[in-house]
Amino acid sequence: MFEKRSWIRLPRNVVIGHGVIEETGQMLSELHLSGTPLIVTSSTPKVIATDRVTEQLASDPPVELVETARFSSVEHVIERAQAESAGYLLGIGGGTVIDVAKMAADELGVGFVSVPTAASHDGIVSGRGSIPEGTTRHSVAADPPLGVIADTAIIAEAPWKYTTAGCADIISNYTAVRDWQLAARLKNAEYSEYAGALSRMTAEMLVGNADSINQGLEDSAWIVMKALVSSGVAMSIADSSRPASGAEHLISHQLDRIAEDTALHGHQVGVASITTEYLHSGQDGNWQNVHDALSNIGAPTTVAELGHSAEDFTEAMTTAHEIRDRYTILGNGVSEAAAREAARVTGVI
Ligand SMILES: NC(=O)C1=CN([C@@H]2O[C@H](COP(=O)(O)OP(=O)(O)OC[C@H]3O[C@@H](n4cnc5c(N)ncnc54)[C@H](OP(=O)(O)O)[C@@H]3O)[C@@H](O)[C@H]2O)C=CC1
Ligand SMILES: O=C(CO)COP(=O)(O)O
Ligand SMILES: [Zn+2]
Repeated sequence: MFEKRSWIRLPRNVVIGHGVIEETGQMLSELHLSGTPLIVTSSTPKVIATDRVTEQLASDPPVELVETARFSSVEHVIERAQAESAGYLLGIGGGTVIDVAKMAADELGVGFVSVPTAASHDGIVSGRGSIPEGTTRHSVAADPPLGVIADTAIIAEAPWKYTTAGCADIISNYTAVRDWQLAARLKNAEYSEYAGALSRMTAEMLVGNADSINQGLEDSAWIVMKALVSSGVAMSIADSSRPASGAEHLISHQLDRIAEDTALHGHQVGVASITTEYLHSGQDGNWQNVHDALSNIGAPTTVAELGHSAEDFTEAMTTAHEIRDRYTILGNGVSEAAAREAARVTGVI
């Protein structure tokens, strides 16, 4: 009997461009979202973006401020949405706000629209939510946003570090796909040629456009947002974060456990991918290309730039294989000496 099946969940409308926040009302009606939304946001996006959205709505919606990516925040949003009889949720802000709103909407079974105000990683458009629980840091499946409104004028004004973090998250797709292919070969993991090729092509296009990614240029926000959407689609096709998350993400998740809130997600996965590329291809392999791609767009390439210690990075590398059932180049664990050597040769420590 033929047993293959695939169920691809994607956003229905994705609007990217200068001033598109003014088209939020139109998108909401095209999505047939009814009732009053609950707006989920944080301090800065509330000032720069929220009023511009509420002005387009028939009634003044309630606003819930989120500070941390915690299940308690998700619970507060759920309670507030129930108390206000919200018809759907609008998340306006960075990755934390969007994750919390996405997870709450998923739990409530209502629609969710993502209005990212910073292009910091591909979770802002994907069907994945990432809230730390116990020792778990990686993302889990959640309903993707029905719509995404990414105003490049707003995103271009966000601190530059968020844009370089978004670029680094995309550059890490190279090693993520390599890990996925390795797992397919060694462990018979299910591999999608379409998702793998799309993820890799997304990284290639971003790196190919690196000369146009510069602070102060709205074109940078455009290029990065397109890449984040494309990476999100790759994850939707795979129904997994596999196309965009390999050993470099495992190492980053461990760093978040060891020394929380030290560096941005995208910056951590970028630095870690230099070392995992070295593990894949050796001293004369492609790690220098990964390093140069990060360096060209101004993302960190060393542990010191991240604010982590060499010891913490080594510990993350040697323990990362334990945190998830996802086979990567880390195999059943790399030794401390091997981890140090990989980080030393590549100049990461
Ligand atoms: N779902 C997924 O697949 C993934 C989820 N994640 C998760 O995402 C979270 C990190 O998200 P990230 O976006 O990096 O950071 P955060 O959302 O934690 O922080 C973003 C910060 O940027 C500020 N900000 C947002 N937009 C603007 C703007 N336009 N101008 C000025 N400041 C702005 C916010 O300010 P203020 O606080 O003042 O409002 C906030 O402090 C983590 O919890 C991580 O685990 C990471 C990767 C993938
Ligand atoms: O960050 C992600 C993809 O870029 C999601 O990956 P995880 O599933 O490892 O959290
Ligand atoms: Zn990521």
